[in-house]
Amino acid sequence: MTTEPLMTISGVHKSFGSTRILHGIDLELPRGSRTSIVGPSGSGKTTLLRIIAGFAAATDGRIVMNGRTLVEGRTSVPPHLRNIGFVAQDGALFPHLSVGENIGYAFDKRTMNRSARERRIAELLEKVHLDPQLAKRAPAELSGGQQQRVALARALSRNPDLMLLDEPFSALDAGLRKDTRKAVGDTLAEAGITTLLVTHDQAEALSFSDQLAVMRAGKLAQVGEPMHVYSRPADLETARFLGDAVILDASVQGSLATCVLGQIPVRLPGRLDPSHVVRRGATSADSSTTTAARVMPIMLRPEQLRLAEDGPITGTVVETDFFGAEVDVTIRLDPTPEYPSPVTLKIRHWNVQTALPESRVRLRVVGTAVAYPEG
Ligand SMILES: Nc1ncnc2c1ncn2[C@@H]1O[C@H](COP(=O)(O)OP(=O)(O)OP(=O)(O)O)[C@@H](O)[C@H]1O
Repeated sequence: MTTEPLMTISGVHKSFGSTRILHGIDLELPRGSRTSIVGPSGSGKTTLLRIIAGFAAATDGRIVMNGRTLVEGRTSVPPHLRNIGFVAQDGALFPHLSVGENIGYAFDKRTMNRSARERRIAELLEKVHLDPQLAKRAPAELSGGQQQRVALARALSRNPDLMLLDEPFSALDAGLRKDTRKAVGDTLAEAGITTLLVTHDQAEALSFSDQLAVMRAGKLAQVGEPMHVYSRPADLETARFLGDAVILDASVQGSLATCVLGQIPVRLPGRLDPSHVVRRGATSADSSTTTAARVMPIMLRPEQLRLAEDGPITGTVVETDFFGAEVDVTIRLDPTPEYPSPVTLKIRHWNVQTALPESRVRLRVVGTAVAYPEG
């Protein structure tokens, strides 16, 4: 594996009329990696994917794949000459063709005879973990998850350098969605194909990828390893978007925050550049946070607050929200002389019995918080 990325996207802008939709997107797709772009509806994810595929033109910017320039300003290589696969939200199979005909749609009949085509279709069906017998069926005779795998097999039939997935699991119900996502991810990993997934589902993005890009209002708010972006979001909006966040005001001096939960080690947010985030390390507190004490928000994930019999923080359970394996527990902290105003926060626990409403509980903080000097 070379260190040269498969694709480099630099300064991509897109406007529709006078409305600017993408504002200078920079992103590298490492060879063989899986990247997810996650962001709220309307943030510009699909627009970027369509520009990469060649279905839409950029207003400005550059996209290079394998050393070849695909987009340079408004000039672009047509989609069929890019060697990029695309799986859409609904699979977009041709309803009047059989599964096999869908998969073999792009085969060159001059160079592949019928039996070679049938062999290749069977091979592709096996690759996406489907029974080759399904080749004769009509798409409508398959489940939604099976149809998405056929769409993937069709996209794989051209041996693409890059696979684009545009919310391909969003029409599936929860269980099928998870299984299909895993099957698709495994297939692409086995084939070693660089993949870019667009989704508005945070959990899906975190679990699918090894590089996560958070898009907001046409800009990338942060790019990095999913675990880093989740635990060290670049700003409070990204923190809230990626999952539940406990945000408290704290007095921060150096790498220590003092707040209603006591003293907690803190570090600075991750930045846009992923290599920078990784190099900074997960544990070291940043001496640059501040030397004089300053009040600023700090962020913890709910799972960093644990019920513990000998925990130093005391409170009363106000509400529990049961989700099966997990329970969200809302706790009102006991006022102290330093923090006389009532503070209520939500933690995540696994045992509903030990956190019934009105129970007295003790808490402890695990790990490091992120401090936001800019607020
Ligand atoms: N052809 C078009 N003409 C004008 N505006 C468009 C066009 N296509 C998209 N837009 C606008 O661009 C913005 C970004 O749309 P886009 O589909 O890229 O967002 P998204 O993040 O993929 O959203 P979703 O998750 O809902 O699919 C939206 O405000 C949309 O209305």
